[in-house]
Amino acid sequence: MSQANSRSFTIRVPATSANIGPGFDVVGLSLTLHLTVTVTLAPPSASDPARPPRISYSGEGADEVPLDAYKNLTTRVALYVLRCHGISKFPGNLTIHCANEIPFGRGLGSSGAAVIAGVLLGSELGQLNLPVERMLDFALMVERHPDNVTAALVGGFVGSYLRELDAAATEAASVPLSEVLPEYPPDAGEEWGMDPPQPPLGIGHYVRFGWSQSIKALAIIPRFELSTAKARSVLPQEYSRKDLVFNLQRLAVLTTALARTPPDPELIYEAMKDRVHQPYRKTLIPGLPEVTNNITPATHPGLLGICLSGAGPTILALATGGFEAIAEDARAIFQTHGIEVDWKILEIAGGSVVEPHP
Ligand SMILES: Nc1ncnc2c1ncn2[C@@H]1O[C@H](COP(=O)(O)OP(=O)(O)OP(=O)(O)O)[C@@H](O)[C@H]1O
Ligand SMILES: N[C@@H](CCO)C(=O)O
Repeated sequence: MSQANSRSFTIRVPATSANIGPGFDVVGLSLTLHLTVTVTLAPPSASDPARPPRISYSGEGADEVPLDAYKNLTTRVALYVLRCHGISKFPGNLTIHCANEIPFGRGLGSSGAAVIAGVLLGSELGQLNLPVERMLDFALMVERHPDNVTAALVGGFVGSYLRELDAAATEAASVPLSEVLPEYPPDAGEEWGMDPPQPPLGIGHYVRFGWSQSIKALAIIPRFELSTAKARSVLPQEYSRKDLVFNLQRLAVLTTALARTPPDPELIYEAMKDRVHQPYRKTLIPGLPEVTNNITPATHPGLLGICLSGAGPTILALATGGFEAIAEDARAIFQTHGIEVDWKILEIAGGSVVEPHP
């Protein structure tokens, strides 16, 4: 990489809501909250050519996010992308500021956004010009369900699947995260011993569904964090045919129903029900079944459907109006469980962008 000139650019990645009820690990929706990463790359200084990147952070998560480039998710992912292209270190004199609107651990795709920002950062720093499909491969080596990262990268209402890999590619894609993203720099004067695990080609595939412009997303955000790992640990390994068919039927209807104008509340409310993840997660999110069962299109005109956003605890209500009544009634239910919430009306966002500064 040429480091002769200074350059700076901004990466903007949207929040995402995964699952939308029945589409567990399949569908994602990009939303208008953003992680914005401003990057400045100056020529290495003569006095300290190897200085580590300087990271600063504002907004959501600022009090808990690591600012060490070998611990921060975004910079670790960027370094992984660089190492896979024969660049073993961050460039010297790299300064990064993250301004984040996406709350951590709430089911709004904060980690997916951090991973996509990292892939874009690596691609830009290495001037790699990676195509979208290859960027997705890198993201899927880190976050192994495609719903959030795909929607964050390409934007919109998106469905995705992971290609079935042959034995060698399965092994390449199944290495532990610690090997993909080591948390420490190599010792002084040394390089990392082993080549980083390269992502197999074409792991993820996606399609963008239509979306009726009349539909907005209301995010009702409880004031506590729930890690995706914990919310996945309560899910069973096996499901009954009845429950799988229940979800498949609804997902097939939902992906088209949300594209129709005017949207049909009766069809959508039922199509956003789920039996694969929400019933098991209610133990971690007190009030979840009451909110999804008691707030309906009949009681709340304007509501289309209501579900857990991603792994939770945020509730996603899709609606054409009546947002305040939906949010305040959800708030009242959560309050009976001692949980406070915030709420936001969001639009569907475009995909991630990298903007060079003039
Ligand atoms: N901008 C960021 N920079 C660095 N690390 C981040 C950033 N955003 C999220 N993370 C890391 O990801 C963790 C949250 O990830 P997790 O998968 O548990 O929840 P989520 O992505 O917010 O929710 P979901 O996957 O259900 O939508 C944070 O605790 C933090 O470690
Ligand atoms: N599909 C994922 C999204 C959270 O990242 C889940 O529900 O666990």
